[in-house]
Amino acid sequence: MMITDLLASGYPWVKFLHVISVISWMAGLFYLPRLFVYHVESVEAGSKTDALFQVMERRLLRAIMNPAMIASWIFGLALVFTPGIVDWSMIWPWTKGASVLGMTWFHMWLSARRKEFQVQGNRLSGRQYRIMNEVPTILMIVIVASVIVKF
Ligand code: HEM
Repeated sequence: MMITDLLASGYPWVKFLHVISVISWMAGLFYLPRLFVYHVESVEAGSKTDALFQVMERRLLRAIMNPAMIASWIFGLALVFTPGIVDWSMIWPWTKGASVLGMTWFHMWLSARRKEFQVQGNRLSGRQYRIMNEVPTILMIVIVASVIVKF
């Protein structure tokens, strides 16, 4: 049996696992910048609450977001290699691909900001985190339009 036959027969279940993974990933991508806003605007550096926020931010990344991102990529790439699913002559695989790279960059950016809080202290304002909070929203709109409308 060819790997492509295996991917074709598993297609609905792989897509099911892909959607579960992306929902979990997106939950963190929306919530972590919100946590940073509260952390910057309402928490005194070095306080007990500061320590609590750092724990919440680290666990959200390590326990939810990193595994969910890896699972989204694995199941998403499995869908890419499933015969007959992606037609590269269309526009949607490119808009989806670019947005998914953007989402991955945003994840890395958040991860670097979390380390900053822990190591040298935060540099950004609440307003800057609020603005960055729009990035995953815009990318999500492009991704869902791409996979559902398939222009
Ligand atoms: C991490 C890298 C990703 C890759 C390589 C990838 C790739 C794919 C592919 C090839 C499909 C199959 C389309 C089809 O069956 O017609 C798909 C489906 C889907 N993807 Fe992704 N994806 C990724 C991330 C994401 C993200 C971040 C989201 C959400 C914001 C997302 C949402 C969806 C949804 C909702 C579907 C199901 C569409 C349907 O019902 O046909 N994906 N993905």
